[in-house]
Amino acid sequence: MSRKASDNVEYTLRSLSNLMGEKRRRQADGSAGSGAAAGERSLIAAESCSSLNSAASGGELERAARRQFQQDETPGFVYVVSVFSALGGFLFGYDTGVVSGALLLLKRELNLDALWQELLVSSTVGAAALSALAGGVLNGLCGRRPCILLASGLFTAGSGVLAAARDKETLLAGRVVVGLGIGVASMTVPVYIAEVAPPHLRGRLVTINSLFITGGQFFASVVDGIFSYLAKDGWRYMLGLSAVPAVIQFLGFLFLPESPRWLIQKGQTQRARRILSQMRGNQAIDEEYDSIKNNIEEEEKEVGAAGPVICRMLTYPPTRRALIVGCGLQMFQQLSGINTVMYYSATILQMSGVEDDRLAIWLAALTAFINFIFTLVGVWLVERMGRRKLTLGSLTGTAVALIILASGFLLSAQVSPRITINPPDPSHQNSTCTKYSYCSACMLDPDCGLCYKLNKSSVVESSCIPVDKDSTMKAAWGRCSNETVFKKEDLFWAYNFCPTPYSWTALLGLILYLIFFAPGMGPMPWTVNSEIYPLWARSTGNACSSGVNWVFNVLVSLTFLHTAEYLTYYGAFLLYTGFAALGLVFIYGCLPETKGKKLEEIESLFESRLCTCGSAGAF
Ligand SMILES: O[C@H]1[C@H](O)[C@@H](O)[C@H](O)[C@@H](O)[C@H]1O
Repeated sequence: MSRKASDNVEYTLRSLSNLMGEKRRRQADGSAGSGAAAGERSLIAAESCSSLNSAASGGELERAARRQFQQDETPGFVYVVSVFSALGGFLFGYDTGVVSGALLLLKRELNLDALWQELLVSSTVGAAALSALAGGVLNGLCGRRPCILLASGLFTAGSGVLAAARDKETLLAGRVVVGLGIGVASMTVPVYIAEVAPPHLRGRLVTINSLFITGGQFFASVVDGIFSYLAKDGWRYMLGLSAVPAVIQFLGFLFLPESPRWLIQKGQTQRARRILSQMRGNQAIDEEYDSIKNNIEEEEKEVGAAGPVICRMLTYPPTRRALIVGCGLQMFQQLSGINTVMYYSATILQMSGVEDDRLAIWLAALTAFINFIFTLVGVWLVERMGRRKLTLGSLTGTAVALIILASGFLLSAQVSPRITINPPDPSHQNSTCTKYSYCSACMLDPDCGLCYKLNKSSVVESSCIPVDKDSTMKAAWGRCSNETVFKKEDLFWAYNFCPTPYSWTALLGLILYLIFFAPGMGPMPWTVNSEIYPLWARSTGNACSSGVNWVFNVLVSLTFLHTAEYLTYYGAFLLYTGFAALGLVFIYGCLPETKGKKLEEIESLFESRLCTCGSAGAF
């Protein structure tokens, strides 16, 4: 067939499909008794006579047309909308990632003690947990678009306050405002993208949000590296820069539409239809529109509309099961220790022999880059492998990597250098540091570091000394207290790591961990949560599961040092391995495959007893 002829056929099919869709829509609106029913009916009649009466096999043709255009390219608009919303993910990643570098400078400039440093980090995560939970109500009442606008407004305001802050109290206020933005964005953006995406691309588009999260973390680590050279006010740039994407997102969303599914639920059907058709370009939207509408009506009949949504979710078995799966995934994501691994990547790198602090910052940026690139692999894999296989494969690899990481720490602890010199404390403060006999014990105390010499590759003349309060790169007193002097004398200072020949095992574990975690366990909890709840429960379900993510994020990061103190480093990583193994059992048993399904079809996956997916033989 010539190109022109095939274009003609395509054009005819297209017009026919659109016309049929238009006709059905008008009939539906007419039968629902809409205002201009009479006028519309005559219009339908005229259309039917002139164009469709002759098409005896109209149904066939319509199906053919639909098949044809199902293959059509997805309109660029869906991508634009997804990328603008995913800026929320970028800000989430940036603002959680940037603080570690900013703190290095801040603690010197504003004289922050450990409590204030802790407050500036965890206030954001705590605020995110609260606002993610509150975001559910806001999403349900006001819609997705106002929530995204609110989040970008909060990001902008928060970064402005942070960049201009003159004291630590203002910094704390700014970090809380940013945290409120992160929480709202983290629960709204995946839901919004899932609701506007066509089913065959939903997984990929929602996973782009996770790609933006890790992209934000990577960008933050580069910004930290660059501005770490600017000792005065460098932190203002680090913390203030996020205003740029926030303003872009705010302006973009002034022109971008509300989720059509939310609009249909609120009865704004004409607007919903217009937006849906804009999102689907040249494709017929009637089937999708009808299925969303019917589904909402059925849901209302089945579940009723009385009482708080969370109570209805808990008493209706399919949503209760979906909530357990969603929250469980988010919990196991955090219990696998991702943020500890990211946060301690600089330490792990130092253990492997990188001694310079600044080099460690740049190498930590490399770690963030691996996390980012392998999330991209996830974007590519999600529609090929499906959510279930990807998550199971990812968590299995993560568990193996955790074992290697733990072995690295174990081997290092076993050959931990002996401490040979115990100098008296000149400040007479009776520090605990000088009492340790092995480097491994000295390193588990956050107040101490090791001062030593090297004879070939063995550690000699080592002492455990309190670390300087202003810089972890030198000791508070003694041989290693003056950086320029001790380096000239061939002395070395180790904080947080023991120099051993096995440290590379931990580095290998770290890299493998990120390679396996990033494509699956990183993004899938967010992706799966955006699709497993029916519309009436979607905001609340995502609010709860995001809240669980943030709460476990705080718990794991805050308890790491204490866990390491009681269980040692390798014990802590073995504990995460145990959690990952439990997560594997949970996911194998309970996570159904949602790939390619319409959001409206997914509810039926939770109709049978929980945790029967594994027994159904669906790997
Ligand atoms: O999915 C993200 C991602 O994996 C990030 O790297 C991590 O910091 C977040 O806690 C997680 O929710």
